[in-house]
Amino acid sequence: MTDVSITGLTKRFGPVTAVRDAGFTASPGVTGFLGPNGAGKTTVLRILLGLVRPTAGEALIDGVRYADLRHPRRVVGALLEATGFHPGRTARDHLTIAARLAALPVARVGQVLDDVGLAADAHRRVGGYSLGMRQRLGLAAALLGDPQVLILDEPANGLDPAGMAWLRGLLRDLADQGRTVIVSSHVLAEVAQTVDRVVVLHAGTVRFAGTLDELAGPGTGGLETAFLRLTSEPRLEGSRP
Ligand SMILES: Nc1ncnc2c1ncn2[C@@H]1O[C@H](COP(=O)(O)OP(=O)(O)OP(=O)(O)O)[C@@H](O)[C@H]1O
Repeated sequence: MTDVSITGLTKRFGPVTAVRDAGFTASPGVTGFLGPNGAGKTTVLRILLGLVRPTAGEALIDGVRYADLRHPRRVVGALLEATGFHPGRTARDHLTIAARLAALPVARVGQVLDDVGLAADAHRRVGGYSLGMRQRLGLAAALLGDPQVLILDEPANGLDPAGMAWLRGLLRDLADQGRTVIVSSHVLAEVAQTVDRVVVLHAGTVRFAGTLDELAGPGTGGLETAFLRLTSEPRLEGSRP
């Protein structure tokens, strides 16, 4: 069982405080990571992945920082932005190179292409892929190391309705396998159908962390109402210059 724990996390970019004393824990299951544009979600996820250094606080995976994991790609898979694929390379080549670079078995490539429904298009150049297909390729790359933890920043971006339904099933399967999945999204109706737990960030501060039922279960106004209530307050003083 692999937990993600964020404690006292603060990140300042010059005069902008992107994340302010944020804390939450994500355990096996799907945790929806919600917040308005600019709330600080991507910054938290990038800190978790060792891509951004926090000003204060910690982001730990299984008790250690990403940088201190012995085999990070076997523990954590990430989808941040589905860009950066070489347009002239096929999906299979892209994943094969990624596997080699991360010292992962190349035999995983066929498996993850199947998992994300790209097997039939694996020989095509990524430059000709639609946005949804690039998202699937990004997910395939995240799954390469068969990781216990998945960090997915807006994976539903660009997916059509069938793709959204497929993603929902994939996230459920990953959770049922005991993995810890953190997924950011702005599509609340989708989130309401997919996640077990919710973290709501606003102006860099955690406004709610708990189960979906606690926030938006029967007898409440639903997820959108709760989200708007939690994120309607003005930014805290000092979060901007
Ligand atoms: N490298 C950076 N330099 C300066 N400011 C940054 C940097 N990265 C993020 N920020 C600022 O930090 C704040 C939080 O941004 P972040 O991208 O984490 O939000 P987000 O919740 O992911 O937003 P969105 O939903 O729009 O993707 C914003 O004010 C943003 O402009």
